[in-house]
Amino acid sequence: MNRNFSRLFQVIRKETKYIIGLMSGTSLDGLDVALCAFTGSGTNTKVEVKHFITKPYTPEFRAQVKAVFSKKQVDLEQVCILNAFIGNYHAELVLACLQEWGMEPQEIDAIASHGQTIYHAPASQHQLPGMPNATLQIGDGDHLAVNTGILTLSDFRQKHVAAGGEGAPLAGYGDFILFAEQGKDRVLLNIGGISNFTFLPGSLDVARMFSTDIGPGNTLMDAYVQQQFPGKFYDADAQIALSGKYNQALVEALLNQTFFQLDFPKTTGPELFNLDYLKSALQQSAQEQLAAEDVLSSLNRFTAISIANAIKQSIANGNAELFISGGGMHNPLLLQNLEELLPGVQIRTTAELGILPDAKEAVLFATLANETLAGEAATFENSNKQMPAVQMGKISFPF
Ligand SMILES: Nc1ncnc2c1ncn2[C@@H]1O[C@H](COP(=O)(O)OP(=O)(O)OP(=O)(O)O)[C@@H](O)[C@H]1O
Ligand SMILES: CC(=O)N[C@H]1[C@@H]2OC[C@@H](O2)[C@@H](O)[C@@H]1O[C@H](C)C(=O)O
Repeated sequence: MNRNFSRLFQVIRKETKYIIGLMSGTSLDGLDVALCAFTGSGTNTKVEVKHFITKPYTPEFRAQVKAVFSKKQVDLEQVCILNAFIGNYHAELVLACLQEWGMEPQEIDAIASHGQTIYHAPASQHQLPGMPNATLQIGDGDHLAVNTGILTLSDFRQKHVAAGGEGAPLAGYGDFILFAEQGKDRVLLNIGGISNFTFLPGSLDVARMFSTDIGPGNTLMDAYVQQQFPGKFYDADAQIALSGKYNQALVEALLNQTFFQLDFPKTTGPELFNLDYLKSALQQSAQEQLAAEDVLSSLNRFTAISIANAIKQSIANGNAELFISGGGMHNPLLLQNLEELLPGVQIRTTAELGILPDAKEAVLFATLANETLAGEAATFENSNKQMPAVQMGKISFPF
């Protein structure tokens, strides 16, 4: 048997698999790298996060990605080059992590790479008759495999689209495998660039579970800070928003969007929630002269309301437990707003379920790779259309 396949079969048979999950989200803050040790698969999965780090991106790299990120018109040559460049760059970052952890590439069984989303176009958004849901992640897996010498699974979202989904959120698969618990309804809320949540019924009935985007998480706040406060990347500890106050008319205009009326599950991205979106809400509410601090405070309030409305809908009839993750949980004003808008709901983090909240999405992709290598799609056989029972990730061999 050739050495690529013999390595693949060796990895498949290993009782404990060491998989590095890589996530680069819509915030473009850096590459999340989680080294996970897996045993079992499906609902028998056990995972231990051995190491986790976010490797921050350089401002130059961010600027390069931003040039093609969620834009309808781009320089195609730049996209082509970035596809290879990001694969190589992520490989370099993985090798740097291994060195910091005192490990060799041979000790790692697989890399699970999300890549970089540069455009997300569900049919509900592009509305082109006869055209499918579509999403595009770049940072090719072959570059990661060849440059690290590690078997790599990548490009997880295409299979989901091919099987009838929107390519996102994929969190539901990992949330069900890692966090579902008999007798306890749970909501797993992630506040990244875009916010999303998974509802896990205590009945463990996969037909009743779902995973959906909510709307903006940090994306609008980040974009506004970067535009108005050059040199700042985000509103660290909500210092700017806390020095202003929210404007009700602007908040209402921001909430006036048909995406919020669509049923769950649904997906979105910065293609909709961007600075043009804010500009038209400012015009609609006649608040173009509002101070930047008040605009940011309004964005914070609007983000919290859209999240709270979605959570309230899903826990309306019960005592679901709420666990949060993602960078937005570090924004104290966002948390304060959420607490006020969700009275009686205890807000806990996934740390209480054994997974560091900042690592959760990287662990998710490692979990998806573990399923493809060791599991059975059968876990999700009776799930709804947005959670097709497929094994995701394309396999790239190092040689
Ligand atoms: N101390 C803090 N104060 C305020 N905001 C913070 C803080 N720390 C992180 N954030 C926010 O979290 C963001 C990063 O979040 P995260 O890494 O979860 O996003 P992501 O993975 O890119 O998103 P997505 O889930 O959409 O792919 C930052 O851009 C910032 O807005
Ligand atoms: C197309 C895409 O990259 N979507 C991301 C994005 O970031 C958050 C939200 O929008 C979610 O739908 C998804 O990522 C997470 C990891 C997911 O698929 O569950």
